[in-house]
Amino acid sequence: MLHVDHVSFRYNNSPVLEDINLKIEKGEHVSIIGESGCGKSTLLKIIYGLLHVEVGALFWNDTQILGPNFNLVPGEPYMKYLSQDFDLMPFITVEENVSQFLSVFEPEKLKERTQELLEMIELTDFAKVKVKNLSGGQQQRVALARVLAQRPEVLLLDEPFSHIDNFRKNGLRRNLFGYLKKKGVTVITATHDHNDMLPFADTVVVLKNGKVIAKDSPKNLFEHPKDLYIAGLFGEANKIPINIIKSYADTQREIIVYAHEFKVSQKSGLEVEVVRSYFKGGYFMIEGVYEGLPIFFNHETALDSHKKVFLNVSIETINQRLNL
Ligand SMILES: Nc1ncnc2c1ncn2[C@@H]1O[C@H](COP(=O)(O)OP(=O)(O)OP(=O)(O)O)[C@@H](O)[C@H]1O
Repeated sequence: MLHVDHVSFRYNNSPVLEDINLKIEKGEHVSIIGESGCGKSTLLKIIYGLLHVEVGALFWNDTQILGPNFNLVPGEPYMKYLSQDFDLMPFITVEENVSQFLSVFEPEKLKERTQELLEMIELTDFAKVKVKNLSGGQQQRVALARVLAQRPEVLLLDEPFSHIDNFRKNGLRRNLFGYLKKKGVTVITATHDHNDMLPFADTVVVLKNGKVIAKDSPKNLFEHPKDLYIAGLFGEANKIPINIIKSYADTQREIIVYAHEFKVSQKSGLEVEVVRSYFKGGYFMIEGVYEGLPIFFNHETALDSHKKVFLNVSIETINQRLNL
């Protein structure tokens, strides 16, 4: 188990992380999610032992992770950290980069394993190409294979798909996270893309201004977002007093409603005026307004500006949000 035990951290004078306390089981896949600058990369660097921690401590099983003031070479041998800069050897080929850490005493195994990793990153056709001649996204895929070749017990991934186009991203996510689960690798991924996390993570840790504000399964977090910050990590969301959606409700409480949870009716419901429609591919996101309150909802077609429509939210959704 990895234990981040009440860690606080500051660069110079500015506090970045405050009292982070996390327990991560062996083989667990944890996503650290939050807006840019909330401290995700800093937390990964601390776990890897790249930054010196003065407040709190970190442990892998019962061994303390001591950090740069105690280790000559930064980083722990059982962990690998894939940072935003890829740490590749530009003048050698893709397969040489990937196989560099494999044993040369078992040439058959080396070949097989290199092939397996190249297949996973879908770069077998580029095996003999020098890394310096690859695109940024291709280099990021090689960097992934290179850390995996080192068979880490704990893998720290900082925005692992940031340079990779959408066309490849989905397949690569499935390949990589499926592979890591099968091998029982403990994975901690920093991301702000919910697609990296919703289908794959066991646990999601939400950071805001350097503090953990939620820790839960992706499903629970999605279904019971306790504020707009958390809901906003998953998509467009609204915070709305219940009694404007259900006039009989005798509470002023506000609930989070995702844009996709509104149903449009021509007859009854919350009357909103359409401001603008945004094409989103398979649907339109409509910006509407109710007594000065902006409301975002989805609809199959664009709606004319100034048109009046009625919005409804199912009682199941309301109950789900009330039972936080
Ligand atoms: N070496 C540094 N020296 C001083 N401040 C730093 C340093 N590195 C990061 N920071 C600051 O610490 C805060 C957290 O940065 P960090 O890179 O951990 O955030 P992040 O959540 O990973 O952001 P992003 O999603 O944009 O990568 C930011 O305010 C950043 O400006």
